[in-house]
Amino acid sequence: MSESVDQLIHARWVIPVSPADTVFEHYSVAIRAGAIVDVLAQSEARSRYRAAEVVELGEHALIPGLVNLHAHAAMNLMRGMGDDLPLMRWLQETIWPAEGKHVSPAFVRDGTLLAAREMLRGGITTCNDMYFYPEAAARAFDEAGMRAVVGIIMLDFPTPYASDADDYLRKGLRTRDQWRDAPLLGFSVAPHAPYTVSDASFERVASLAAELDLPIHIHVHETATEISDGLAAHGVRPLARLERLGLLGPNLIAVHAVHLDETDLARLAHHGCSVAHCPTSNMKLGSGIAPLSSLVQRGINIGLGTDGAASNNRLDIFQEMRHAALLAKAVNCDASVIPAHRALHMATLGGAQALGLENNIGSITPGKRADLCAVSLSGPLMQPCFDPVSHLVYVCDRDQVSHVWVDGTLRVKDGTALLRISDKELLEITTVWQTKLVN
Ligand SMILES: CSC[C@H]1O[C@@H](n2cnc3c(O)ncnc32)[C@H](O)[C@@H]1O
Ligand SMILES: [Zn+2]
Repeated sequence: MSESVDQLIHARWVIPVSPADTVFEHYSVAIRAGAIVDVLAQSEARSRYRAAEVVELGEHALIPGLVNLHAHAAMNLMRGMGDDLPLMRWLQETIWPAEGKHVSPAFVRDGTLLAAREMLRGGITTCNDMYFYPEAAARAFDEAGMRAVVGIIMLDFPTPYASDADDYLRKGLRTRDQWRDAPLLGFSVAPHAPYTVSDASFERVASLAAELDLPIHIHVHETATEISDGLAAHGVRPLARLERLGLLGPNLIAVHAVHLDETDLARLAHHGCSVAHCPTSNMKLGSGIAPLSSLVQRGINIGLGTDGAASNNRLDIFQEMRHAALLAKAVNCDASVIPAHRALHMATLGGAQALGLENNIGSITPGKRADLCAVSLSGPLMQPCFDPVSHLVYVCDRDQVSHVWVDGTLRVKDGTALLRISDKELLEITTVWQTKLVN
């Protein structure tokens, strides 16, 4: 007697990520009610399960959906603005003035939809986001059917979105209440950075995150200037200041973490913090290169992030995997650091763990939600294929993504994103924003 499931996916390779280094060949994944119920050999799957829908993928690798551990999705509408400037000039001369003038709930909704389309099409199923008007971002992720952790943003200066730290938190918490029952949406507390948030506000962030059991999502130790300015203003390095204020813990996602000395590494490791490594943004803004192999050696959990489209300028986790692995080898003069399977782990389970979602997503494991990404490894550019994990990191481009499932629902099919909004409509909307942004 066969058992009924909703979907049965057959692929040449299934790469579960956990257990580490496992590659199953000619395998299948069975899905019921949005969850993975079985991972087994194709021959067994075909006799054991009767599926409402069968997806025959052939020469594909099926991997967990990718996790973008740091993004500002709405900034897709600013792609290409402020190129070739270092962080503080980029923020102060181009980005913050443009945000002050143009960012609104409509901007955030439209930009986030554009980003969600880009991310889903590139195999990203979860986005850890931080931006103004989180209610508009939540609405857009929900509309796109993408999993997201939306930041309850907070700064200690007024913007058109909020007047002060209290106002940021009040508005963010109201949004969280409104989306309490949305299965794909979660929230974090997102203080922008040590140079924009006061000690008193950081203490509020720490107690709120502890009370509500939320991740803390923060830019930290991004540039050398941030450290020297932080030392001058507070007498200690920014991470030491955050430790003193009670922010360091397993729920802290330290975004960038480029400039780290031995004391910083020890602090991150001691408190079980995670790092969102954003190699492309760090290169483009000339911030530096994070000490990835030192982080790995200390057992610090690492995920990968794109940052926003104005400092990358793609939301492409395949690119981040490749940059993470290659840069680490180059700076260490050691080809053995960050092998391909480690980069894939960072792009999936590492990101999930940082968000506290490791029991739900990040690997192809029975019981987890069916967030999956199928990548075609057929065609001459992929030949020969001795090791699919090597190809995923060193050869593949996001264009090879053919199918993407979020929570068991197909969101990309044969390379086409299945959003409620069409590409034509998205293009019309973005053209209007482009005209506004140049004026
Ligand atoms: C308050 S929403 C987020 C805020 O952060 C700005 N931003 C984007 N990328 C970076 C970065 O790499 N470091 C610091 N700040 C960044 C974004 O423009 C928004 O103002
Ligand atoms: Zn950022």
